[in-house]
Amino acid sequence: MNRDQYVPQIPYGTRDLLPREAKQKRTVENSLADLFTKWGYEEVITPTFEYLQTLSIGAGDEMLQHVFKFFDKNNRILVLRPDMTTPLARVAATRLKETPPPVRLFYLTNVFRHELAQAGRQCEFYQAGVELLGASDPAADAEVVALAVNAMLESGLANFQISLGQVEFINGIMAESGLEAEYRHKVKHCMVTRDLVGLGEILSQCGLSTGTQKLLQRIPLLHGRNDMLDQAYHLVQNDLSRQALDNLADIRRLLTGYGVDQYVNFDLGIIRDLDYYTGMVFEAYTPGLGFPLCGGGRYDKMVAAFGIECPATGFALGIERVLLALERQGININIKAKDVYIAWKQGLLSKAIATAQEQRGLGRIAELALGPQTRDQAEVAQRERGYRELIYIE
Ligand SMILES: N[C@@H](Cc1c[nH]c[nH+]1)C(=O)O
Repeated sequence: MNRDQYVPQIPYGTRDLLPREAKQKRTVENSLADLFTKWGYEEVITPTFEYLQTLSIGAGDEMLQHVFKFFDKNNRILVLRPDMTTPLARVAATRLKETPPPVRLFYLTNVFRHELAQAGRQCEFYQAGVELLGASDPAADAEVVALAVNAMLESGLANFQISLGQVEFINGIMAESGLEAEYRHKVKHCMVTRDLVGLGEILSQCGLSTGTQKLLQRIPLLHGRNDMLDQAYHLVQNDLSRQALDNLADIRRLLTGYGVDQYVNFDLGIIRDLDYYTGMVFEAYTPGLGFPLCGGGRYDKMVAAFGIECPATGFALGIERVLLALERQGININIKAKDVYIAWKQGLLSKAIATAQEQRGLGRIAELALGPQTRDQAEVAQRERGYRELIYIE
């Protein structure tokens, strides 16, 4: 191909982050890393790709349908990590298995899922998240939800809600009704996609009693505050669903102590699109964005699949989604301003270098001109390059 005609492209679902965006991303990430550290979480870094065989142990089928696969030299299948929960479950069950629980880990990294790309949702995207491993108490879930609220606030967002659900609520109803696995999967899929029409159609095909059909159709509408939990309690008789509601009430009580009550409500239709969850699940929403900014929940079986019993809970926040929400809501985050442009008259470069180093030593952002400039040229350059101040060495 003629080189002049070739327009270089980047792969579907990827993006270049230019300086302004990269700076915003770094600012949000730095503040989240500080926050997670303050709560006693420690950063871990794992390989960008894993063996498909390893990942399949922890990740469910749903996740595996979206992974990017390739081969190593020995023809073993590799996958780009689709999230960090599965790699961290592997780490917890192997290299950290002697560490006394609970283990608190955090990460800030890119993950990869083959999806329909749109604003705030690319195939390569960035997550900041935590995993709290080795604790099954509601206190662990409450900590993770409270930390998610604090992470949203720390990112600069104020107008958001966290919706708490519990996957065992619907599991209890489906088990009691004797619904076949194939239909359970379809029902859950409709709930995840909030496809109420599809849900009605499936329920009418699977031979359930009218009462159970109506109950399952009501689940996506069961959202609200404490009184909704009471209402739901009276809709079900089975133990699993009732324990799920008790568990949510316990978590809610503990959240009051964190002072984050106003950001949290219940939504029993939240079951998340990943199949490893076993208990409490949650998602954070903000007006004007049709997808969650952050999500997570309890996954008590994943680490066990890697070899050791270890209940766990956690969440991940989508960095690009948060940046998009900030932009749409007109919220400016505090990005470090460019402080000073240092220009110099012919022959004075050494003095200018010393000045630049001095300024940087004071913690200021200082850019040094590479060639001599007149004062007029320096003023133009200062403005064009976005510096608040000019030091002209003459
Ligand atoms: N890995 C999940 C979030 C999560 C972290 N821990 C539990 N859930 C996701 O990518 O959405």
